[in-house]
Amino acid sequence: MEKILFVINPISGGNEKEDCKATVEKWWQQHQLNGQWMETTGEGDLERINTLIQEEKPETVVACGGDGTVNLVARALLGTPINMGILPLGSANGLATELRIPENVDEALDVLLHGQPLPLDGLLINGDHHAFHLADVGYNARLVQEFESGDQRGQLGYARSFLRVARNRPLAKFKIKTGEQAFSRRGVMATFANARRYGTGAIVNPDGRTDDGQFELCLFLPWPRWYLVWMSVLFFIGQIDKSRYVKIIPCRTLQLEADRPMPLQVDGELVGEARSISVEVLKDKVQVLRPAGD
Ligand SMILES: Nc1ncnc2c1ncn2[C@@H]1O[C@H](COP(=O)(O)OP(=O)(O)OP(=O)(O)O)[C@@H](O)[C@H]1O
Repeated sequence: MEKILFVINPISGGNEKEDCKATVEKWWQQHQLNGQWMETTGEGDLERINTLIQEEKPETVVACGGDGTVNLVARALLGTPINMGILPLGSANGLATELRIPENVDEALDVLLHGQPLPLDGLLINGDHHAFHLADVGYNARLVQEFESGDQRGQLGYARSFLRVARNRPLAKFKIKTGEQAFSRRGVMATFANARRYGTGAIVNPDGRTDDGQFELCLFLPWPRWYLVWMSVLFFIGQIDKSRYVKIIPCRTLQLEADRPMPLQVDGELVGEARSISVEVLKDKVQVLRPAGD
């Protein structure tokens, strides 16, 4: 009987999980699977998953939550032969969307049975943060910081944070060194992109692939204020690479020095402020179950 461990974040997406858990348990029975739950607590979850993997030896571990939960499970599975599945239950399901994993629970469960395991690259940032989706310093990280520190949630809270950051955007001088080139530019944001799009749908890295053994530095130069609307259009039609205020550079390693500390965001989580950032592609990959035919 195939063993599957489901790691579920009870607070992801801000909704109850009871119906979803009942659907999953019925699915275990229907397909004679040996399923098990592990609920995350936000503390020591990685160690608990590692212990369960050693004791129970599951063939598949499924991340049930948003990008933070996917990141947690992917870290546990790096370099192992265990397949990772995803049940997208977060408020942001950026990586699941990128990998074409459906948000409908029945359809996502179907991918666990009939999908194919495909490799997913990972990035190591400053030697201790793992990213599988997108990380950045500057504009977007400041937006996440504003949103989290504000008392208003939802779309309205997001719109308010957006306007505040747009009025007073972060600006720094970046010194950048990749394997191939070294240069200095003033910029408002640098994204380290394994994937193509943010959870909001904004396409930051139109030609990115999650399995090509490299990542892209997407560098945003200071754009004139009038350009913001056109910039947003380019983000949503997948043509941001055509903007003269954006430079996209494929890399395997990167060193970035900013002339002031900037907020750093990794897979949807703020991890503090940094002036000096190193990024490298990890040698080990995670095998993620994706819809067959992708
Ligand atoms: N039981 C728990 N109680 C509180 N926080 C938790 C719990 N389990 C996990 N977390 C936290 O949830 C975050 C990950 O959330 P995830 O990305 O899976 O869902 P999400 O709904 O998309 O969240 P967010 O909107 O914050 O991105 C991590 O910060 C993690 O520490």
